[in-house]
Amino acid sequence: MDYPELALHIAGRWRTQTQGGRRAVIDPATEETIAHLPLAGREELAEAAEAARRGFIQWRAKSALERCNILRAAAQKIREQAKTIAQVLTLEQGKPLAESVREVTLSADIVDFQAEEAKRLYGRLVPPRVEGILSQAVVRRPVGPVAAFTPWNFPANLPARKLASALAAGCSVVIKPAEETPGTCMLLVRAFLDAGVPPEALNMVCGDPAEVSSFLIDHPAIAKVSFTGSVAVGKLLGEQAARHVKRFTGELGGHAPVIVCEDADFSFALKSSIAAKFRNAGQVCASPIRFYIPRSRFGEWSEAFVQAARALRMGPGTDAATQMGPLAHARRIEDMQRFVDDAVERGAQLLCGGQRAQRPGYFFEPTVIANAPPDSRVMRQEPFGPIAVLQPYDTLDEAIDSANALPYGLGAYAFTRDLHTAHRLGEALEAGMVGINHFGVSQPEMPFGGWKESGIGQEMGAEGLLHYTEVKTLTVGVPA
Ligand SMILES: NC(=O)c1ccc[n+]([C@@H]2O[C@H](COP(=O)([O-])OP(=O)(O)OC[C@H]3O[C@@H](n4cnc5c(N)ncnc54)[C@H](O)[C@@H]3O)[C@@H](O)[C@H]2O)c1
Ligand SMILES: O=S(=O)(O)c1ccc(CO)cc1
Repeated sequence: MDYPELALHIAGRWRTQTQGGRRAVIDPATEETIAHLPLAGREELAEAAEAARRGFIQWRAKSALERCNILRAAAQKIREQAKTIAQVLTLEQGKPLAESVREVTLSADIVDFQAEEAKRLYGRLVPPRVEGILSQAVVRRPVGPVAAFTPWNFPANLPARKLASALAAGCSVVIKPAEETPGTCMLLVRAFLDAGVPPEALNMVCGDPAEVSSFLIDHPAIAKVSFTGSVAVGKLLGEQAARHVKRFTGELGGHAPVIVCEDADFSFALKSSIAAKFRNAGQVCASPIRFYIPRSRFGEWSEAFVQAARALRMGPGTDAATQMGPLAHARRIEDMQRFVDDAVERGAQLLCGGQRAQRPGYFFEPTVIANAPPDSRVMRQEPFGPIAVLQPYDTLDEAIDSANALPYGLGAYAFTRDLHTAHRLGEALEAGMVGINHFGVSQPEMPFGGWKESGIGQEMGAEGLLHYTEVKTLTVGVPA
């Protein structure tokens, strides 16, 4: 499989030679270097931000229909190249190739949806309260150049969410993908540019994440910051944006509970749970983490869950038989081990896995922990990896309280066959996305965002576009 020569897109030019040096991009399935990524220096970051200022003026001047047509052409290009882009994604990130192909085609769908929404960015006319007013309108206008920061777990989907909404609204962008997975984003950026987005309106930079984000957020050309990543970093970037009163969207971490009710179809719930838990090796912000199981059926559930976890085929994403790939980088392995050791030291039972796999690559065994005390790290922080925690409960009220106990609220799930219980849980679970009897809460047409510390704002759906706009009250009086 081929991996492309990496370049940054700054002020209308692709650049392979940059002032910030370069870093290796590693295949997480083999630990081998597959490419070198040029890194931007401060002057190049300034060039990108200034270009975004000029690009914004050109791009916002286009009609909504023109923007829609260009973005739909970009979506088509992404779809046509889906296999190639997916291969790059799997090489740099590790997930199974079939998952990468799905991610890339879904990214094209996200771009299509936001492109169409550009034509529906309606305002409204409000009857004036005084005489002599011809029109009193509420309209939405693009917020301005956006600095967008995306992580490595969905190298196509997450840049697509930000690029699609920002560009559809008429904003220009400087995007910084994760340095671990820059190739996929580079191919997406190329598709947008080839489709007709003005070259200065779309910039891609990489570098030291903290230095790049700090520089861009402080730069006067940047009007809005959009970040996906950890709660801790989200708080830092949000604070920095707030100091300039710049707009901020944060898609941060979660710690999703799953309540399996006494009346649930256990075999369906279990099969869906295993697929959702270990997809992308658990590196999904809305991934299920805490499974609350009725005490009377805890043994049965634990046994079947462990059996299914042990049966998962781990391997490189390029192998068609692989069900779970490696973690994205070496630090994740160390972090998984800390989560497991801490839980066991505090009295939890390790039912399976719990260690790095004995093979090259950043593989960590599918891990199941039971009865983790509430103060264990795995019950308080997002493991962001292939670790499931099984907890017994006695009453549904108790399960709901436990599910809502953390300061996060991204995804939450439940399984029941009773319609009343489904509605009750749908209301009671405190999360931006609640899935009853299914885990598919991330869809191009639906808003995706967190409650509590899990984030601020939403991406995708009609709401996604609105976060890239400002509201203007526009009153036109009768000329004197
Ligand atoms: N919400 C998500 O989709 C998501 C994705 C990836 C990681 N994470 C969270 O991050 C945690 C750790 O991941 P990691 O080991 O890669 O750690 P990390 O904090 O170094 O990196 C996480 C992501 O944030 C970016 N980042 C880090 N510091 C930044 C800064 N100051 N400015 C801009 N971007 C910055 C990184 O480039 C990376 O893409 C995970 O446990 C998980 O909770 C969340
Ligand atoms: O693959 S998706 O289900 O659409 C998905 C879910 C969550 C995230 C954010 O981590 C990205 C994509």
